[in-house]
Amino acid sequence: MNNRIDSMSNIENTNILEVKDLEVKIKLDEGILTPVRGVSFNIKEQETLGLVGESGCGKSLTSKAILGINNKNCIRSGSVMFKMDNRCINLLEYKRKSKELRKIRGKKISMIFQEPMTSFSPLYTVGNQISEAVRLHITKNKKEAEKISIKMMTRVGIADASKRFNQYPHEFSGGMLQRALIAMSLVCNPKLLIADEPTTALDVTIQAQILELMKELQKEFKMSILYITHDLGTVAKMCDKVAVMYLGRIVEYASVYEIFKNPMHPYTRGLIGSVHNIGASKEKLFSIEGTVPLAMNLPDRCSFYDRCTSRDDKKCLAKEPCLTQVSEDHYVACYNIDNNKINDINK
Ligand SMILES: Nc1ncnc2c1ncn2[C@@H]1O[C@H](COP(=O)(O)OP(=O)(O)OP(=O)(O)O)[C@@H](O)[C@H]1O
Repeated sequence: MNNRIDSMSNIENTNILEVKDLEVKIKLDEGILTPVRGVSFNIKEQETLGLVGESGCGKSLTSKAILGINNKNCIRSGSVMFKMDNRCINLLEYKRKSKELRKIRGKKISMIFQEPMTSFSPLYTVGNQISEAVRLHITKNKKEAEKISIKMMTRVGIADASKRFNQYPHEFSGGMLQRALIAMSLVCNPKLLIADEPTTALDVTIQAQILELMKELQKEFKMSILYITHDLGTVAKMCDKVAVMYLGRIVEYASVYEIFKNPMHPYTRGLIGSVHNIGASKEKLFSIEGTVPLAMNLPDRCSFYDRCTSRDDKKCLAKEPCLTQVSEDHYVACYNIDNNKINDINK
């Protein structure tokens, strides 16, 4: 059986992406690192899912694994079902450099990275790099590709786009270059945009404008977004659902409303606390003690144990908790969630 192309029945009707048990292993001289350990989530059409967590918890490797753009030493397993053209394919079944994946990248699924300066080559004009995607996926005609690119550059708010088309990346400001990067990602009208910390390198006012622009374009192009960030503040603005990631696993998964109203995992509560408490305490800013450990030779116990303020030695040291459903759209991987809180939600 060809398990690359499956019938639509393998993916829920409104989902555009279904990631199941995604694992990424990296062979190092010291041993095998498993920075992504059985991640599962779905994204519906036109929905935005936020993938949130501190630096090093595996967000970028998860998104790169979806598109097959990890380093060569990363071994991926699990499944990534993507719906396109009335069929459903498992992206993990294709080789990284396969013709099929190249057709999907940039055309059906696009990605924006946090640092626009490293996404553009300094050697070519910005316009040349935007229209390259058009020439690859839409038309071979250079003039027509230029016209489509300039239209998109204008749409993302780049004034005097025909002139800007012939300029080099160093002639753009950070915010303008991020707009150009958005133009490059959306010029082929993808169905899914993976935005990895798209505004981290920008100052706060420009950040707000770029996020607003992404939301407008999402509506216009009827696109879904996987929004990767460590910043819960922007999640509230951008996302419909949130998956909180810790040490390569999703520890809480819920609607954005639920995450902020009823955060259940101590890690999620810590992340929210570190946003909400800014300015509230006169003594010191709230932070979660410690850092994300390395995902190598992990003992079978709760991976958040060492940093958790509500740990229970008997339960938490025995086994790593699974993601468990606590209400219709809320899943948590923790033994110590407050049962009263669950009853409240389920009422
Ligand atoms: N090619 C690699 N070789 C070795 N370790 C790697 C490699 N790529 C990532 N890692 C490690 O895997 C872990 C997860 O990395 P990843 O980049 O996915 O984290 P992240 O959550 O996206 O963090 P950030 O927000 O800082 O990008 C980190 O500990 C990182 O150092």
